[in-house]
Amino acid sequence: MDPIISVEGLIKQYKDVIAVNNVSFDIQHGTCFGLLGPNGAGKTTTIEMMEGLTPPSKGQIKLFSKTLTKAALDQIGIQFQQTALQDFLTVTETINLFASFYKNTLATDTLITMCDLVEVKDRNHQKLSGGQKQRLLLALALVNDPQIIFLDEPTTGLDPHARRNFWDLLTEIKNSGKTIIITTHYMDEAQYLCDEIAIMDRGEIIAHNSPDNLLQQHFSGAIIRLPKPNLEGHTLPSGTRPYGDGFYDIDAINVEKTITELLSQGISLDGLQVKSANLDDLFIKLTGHALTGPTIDVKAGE
Ligand SMILES: Nc1ncnc2c1ncn2[C@@H]1O[C@H](COP(=O)(O)OP(=O)(O)OP(=O)(O)O)[C@@H](O)[C@H]1O
Repeated sequence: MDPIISVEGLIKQYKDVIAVNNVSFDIQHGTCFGLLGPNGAGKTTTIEMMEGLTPPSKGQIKLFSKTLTKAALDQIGIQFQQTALQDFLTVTETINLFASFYKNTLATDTLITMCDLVEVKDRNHQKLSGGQKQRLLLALALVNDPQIIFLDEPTTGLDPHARRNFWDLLTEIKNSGKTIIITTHYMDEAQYLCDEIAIMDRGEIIAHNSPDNLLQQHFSGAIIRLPKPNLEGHTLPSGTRPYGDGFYDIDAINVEKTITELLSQGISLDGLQVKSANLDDLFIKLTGHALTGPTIDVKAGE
């Protein structure tokens, strides 16, 4: 089957900033595709081009195997963060208002049930919690029963419980056959939701695959994390990189052997942690800097 979205050689240049630099990928029907990366990586610009909101400087985007047409764009739903909602309307009235803009729509009751808004359906939308507001914005994105849904950092600012609920909701929506494109800073979110991810940094895609495949490609075995002072004055084992300001991570194919080697060099194991790699670790390994926070140096031996 042809991909539902195909992006090739996409470039977006603002005056002196190349926001997106030669990005290409395909997205398959019924999958969740994640664009990940730190602030300014180019995620929003990339999805705004796919949504037809920002024209590319170069490159090609195909939805349903066709270049962006009005008919194709009618089949997408966008969850806007800053949607200006009409004051004093209830949740139900807000959905009805949005539905009036489209010819083909899902029933308001269906959307309310689907997005877990039954308890607040008669509440003024300005009185919703953060999680409820996100679910309303998702319902609005689903109003025209789109095949493709775009979400730009939908869980930023939500508490862990609300984030988890939102993930479950997105999983149900994906299982109903829709294709989801999501941008996020949160690697755990991507790992939970996405079938495929593209990690962006400084406008470029630096890795693209399923989360599991990416982890298998870049890590074999476990990570041993030690406080930095433990390694001061010692030659750093190969496969060592800083983790934040206070730790070193060592890739260990064989944990027992690596620990024996550390001990034989007189390195203290106080505060040692052994963990399996996640996408945060992958991002640091690929870029040398954390997803958020200050840049850190990855060169071992310095
Ligand atoms: N309209 C614009 N004019 C000039 N530069 C822009 C414009 N929009 C985005 N940029 C720049 O393009 C780069 C990518 O921005 P973009 O918003 O796509 O990143 P992002 O990965 O979505 O970041 P965030 O997670 O903070 O939303 C940044 O350097 C940004 O300042």
